[in-house]
Amino acid sequence: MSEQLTFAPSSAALLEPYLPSLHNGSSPSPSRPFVTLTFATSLDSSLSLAPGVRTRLSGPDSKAMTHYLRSRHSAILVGISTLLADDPGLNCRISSATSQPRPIIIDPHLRWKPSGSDKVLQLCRKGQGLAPYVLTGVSISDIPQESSAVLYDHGGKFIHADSSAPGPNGRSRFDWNDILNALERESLSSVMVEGGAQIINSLLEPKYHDLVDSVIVTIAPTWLGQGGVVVSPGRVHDENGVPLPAARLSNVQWHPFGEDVVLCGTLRS
Ligand SMILES: NC(=O)C1=CN([C@@H]2O[C@H](COP(=O)(O)OP(=O)(O)OC[C@H]3O[C@@H](n4cnc5c(N)ncnc54)[C@H](OP(=O)(O)O)[C@@H]3O)[C@@H](O)[C@H]2O)C=CC1
Ligand SMILES: Nc1nc(O)c(N)c(N[C@@H]2O[C@H](COP(=O)(O)O)[C@@H](O)[C@H]2O)n1
Repeated sequence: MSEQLTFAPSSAALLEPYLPSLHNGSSPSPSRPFVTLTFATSLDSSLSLAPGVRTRLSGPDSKAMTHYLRSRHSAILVGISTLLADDPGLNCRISSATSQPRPIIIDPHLRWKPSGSDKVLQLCRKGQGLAPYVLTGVSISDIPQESSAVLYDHGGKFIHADSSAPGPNGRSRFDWNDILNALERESLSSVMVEGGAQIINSLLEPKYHDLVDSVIVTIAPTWLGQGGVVVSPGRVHDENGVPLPAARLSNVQWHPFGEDVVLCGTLRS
């Protein structure tokens, strides 16, 4: 029996100011999707105990909240390391949900070899979720035929995007404008960016703040300890080299959900 979650309308109402409109689902800018940055963190800013270790942070109430968010966005985006580490479902398990988000996998160097045993594809076959769209820097003609076939048979696909922006460790990256343009071309009007840390840290670079429409973070009352996968965007300096805060939220609200607290805010002033 698959998991069935419920989320009270009174709780949903608390989140409404931070969500894409129920009527048109779009962002304040008609040319790109509405972007919600959302993740669960420990008190020491960790998403997981270590790279590759799936770690439960959300309690039952905030987990239901996250699934409600999944019901309110057309797409859910994760980095390739999250997909490989967690084998996530990336579907919405609210019993009354009428739609499922499209999983978007950021895989610039094509590290994923889709297989029918991947959870996201199993759920798709059961009619409980959608197959992923994989954004890659690899040319479509260079993608192994078996990979394309598995994804395509489930209703997913690979999408090529330019990945020449410089990233850490000499690995090339996508520019977030290009990611959002690719989603817009697929008629995806809203996206929740779930993680992991590299994805979030890159989206929190100051040049992308205007692309983020809302931030909804679950904070769990636990310290995971050193060695965790940490959300901490790159250092920002003023013109004299003095360090500045990297980012700060406005329009902040805090809502308790069980033992967790959910922080809502906006990055734009
Ligand atoms: N608590 C929570 O809410 C969540 C927890 N997690 C946890 O996070 C961990 C994974 O996080 P992390 O290791 O940081 O990995 P990510 O999931 O962020 O994936 C990192 C990889 O994604 C690609 N990537 C990231 N940013 C970009 C970009 N801007 N452009 C192009 N490619 C990009 C790179 O691939 P390449 O190296 O191939 O270039 C990079 O190595 C897991 O343990 C997972 O459980 C994940 C999501 C939510
Ligand atoms: N909101 C939230 N709370 C946690 O405690 C988490 N570990 C995560 N992780 C994210 O959710 C994905 C798992 O999704 P499924 O339950 O398998 O559908 C995982 O890959 C992370 O993106 N999120």
